Amino acid sequence: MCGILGAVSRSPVNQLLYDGLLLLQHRGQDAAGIATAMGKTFNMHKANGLVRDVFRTRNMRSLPGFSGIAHVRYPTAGSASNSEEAQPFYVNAPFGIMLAHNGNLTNSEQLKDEMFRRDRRHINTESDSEVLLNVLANELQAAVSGVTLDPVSIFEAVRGLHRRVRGAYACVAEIAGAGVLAFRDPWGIRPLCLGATENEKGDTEHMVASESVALEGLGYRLVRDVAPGEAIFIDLEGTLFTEQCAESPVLSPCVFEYVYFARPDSMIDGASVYDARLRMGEYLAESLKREAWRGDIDVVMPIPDTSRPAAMQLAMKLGIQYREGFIKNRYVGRTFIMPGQAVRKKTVRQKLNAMSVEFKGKNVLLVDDSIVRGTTSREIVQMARDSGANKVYFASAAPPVRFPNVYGIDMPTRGELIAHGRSDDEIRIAIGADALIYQSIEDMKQSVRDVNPALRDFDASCFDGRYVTGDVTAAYLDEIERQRLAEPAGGDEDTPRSQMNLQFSVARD
Ligand SMILES: O=P(O)(O)OC[C@H]1O[C@H](OP(=O)(O)OP(=O)(O)O)[C@H](O)[C@@H]1O
Ligand SMILES: NC(=O)CC[C@H](N)C(=O)O
Ligand SMILES: [Mg+2]
Repeated sequence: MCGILGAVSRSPVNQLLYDGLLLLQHRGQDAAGIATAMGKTFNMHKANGLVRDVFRTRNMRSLPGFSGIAHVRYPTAGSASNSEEAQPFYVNAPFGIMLAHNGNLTNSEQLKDEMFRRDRRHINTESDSEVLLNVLANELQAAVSGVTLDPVSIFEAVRGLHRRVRGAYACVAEIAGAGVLAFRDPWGIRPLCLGATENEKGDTEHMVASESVALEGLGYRLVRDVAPGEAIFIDLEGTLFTEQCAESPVLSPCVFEYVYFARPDSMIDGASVYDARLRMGEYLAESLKREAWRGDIDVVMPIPDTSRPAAMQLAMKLGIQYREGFIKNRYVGRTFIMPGQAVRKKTVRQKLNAMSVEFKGKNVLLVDDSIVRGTTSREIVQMARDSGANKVYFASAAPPVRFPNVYGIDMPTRGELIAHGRSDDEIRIAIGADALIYQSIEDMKQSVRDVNPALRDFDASCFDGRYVTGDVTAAYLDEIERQRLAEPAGGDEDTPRSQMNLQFSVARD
């Protein structure tokens, strides 16, 4: 997942965007970038690393301007170590455009090929986001006559982009001399919301962000979510233009945002993430009541951080004590989104420490929001045993992750998913627990629907194998897998993130 921001203001936006990125850091820890526009001049600074490490005072000084976009990266295409793939991306024609993207394209290789053969455009990295920017540039070139840009032509370009691009994309772009454009794919897979605030003169200023937590933290109010397929354009005067640019948009937000990715204090598509997690805990408690071993549980414990609301509510519903047995080192980032399995495994133990006093002789129910590769659960169950637990039970607030995600989450090949090809009991054995319970797919979806009944459908592909964009075939998934396995031995330690982006070689005739 990545985090994106875009703003047009009457005052410099560099600090605003920096502060916003800090609020979105949980969405990407590998690279960060800010681009601003001063008149027709673009300024940009991007590099690998956490936001606080990427930007020094001198970098901030080099980012003057009253409008801009920003990005934190968690790669799904290309590699985490390639700083050339940090975002925003820039293209100089037409007009000059910079773009930041959250999501993952499922037809980027085909588009890349088209870019070369049809549009004579060069793509210099393995990033699908660079491809996306070039499609936008191409469509803008076709939509505009003359040298004056207007919202009508910009929206026409987004319409053209929707026709060509497949997959998940929530984007912000700055067009030189024009303003900030934001758009969301026709399924609204990745989140994007609009905020507003009043400046000292009483004028309204707008900002778009991946999550409402960034808007609120910056003193903006959440106006609404960007609709699937919709484009929003804020010109340099601050005027807001909006238009539906997709032919038949269907809101199907990624359910994994509610399970794990988003901050609990965000609202996504009208549903509070925190409330959805509480509901997940409640539904899980209902299922647990049917298990014979439920009566043996002495304490319920969350695996910090994300599972806390679900674990708390589950304990409350069961009438069992809730205790914090694992303490999280607040200076270690999220492990799931770190590149490389060895570093993820090592980090679990550096990040979480078990307090023996809470475990000695007790039957503990450990609750996590999800089990993906099983890196966390394997380590944690062992740590609970090492700390003297009698029985170690495990509950997952999400169903088993059995299918790859191709829409912006690095869940690449089926073989890496602990639930793939295993029954629940085989998973239990693999993580070393005495019992294991999973949320059902329907209860997970219903948890979010309870919070916003208007949400009918979701992208839940990693749980149910149904890919809403309709273009993800078994052959596509096989090819991803084949490429992942073909990567150099031990490559996982670096950053083999090409799996989401089929790397068919482009024949240059
Ligand atoms: O089965 P796995 O592959 O280990 O992935 C699942 C785990 O990864 C995440 O935690 P993470 O440490 O990333 O973040 P958190 O502190 O927000 O819970 C998630 O909350 C699970 O604990
Ligand atoms: N997680 C994401 O949103 C990734 C964005 C883009 N596909 C990249 O790899 O950089
Ligand atoms: Mg976790």
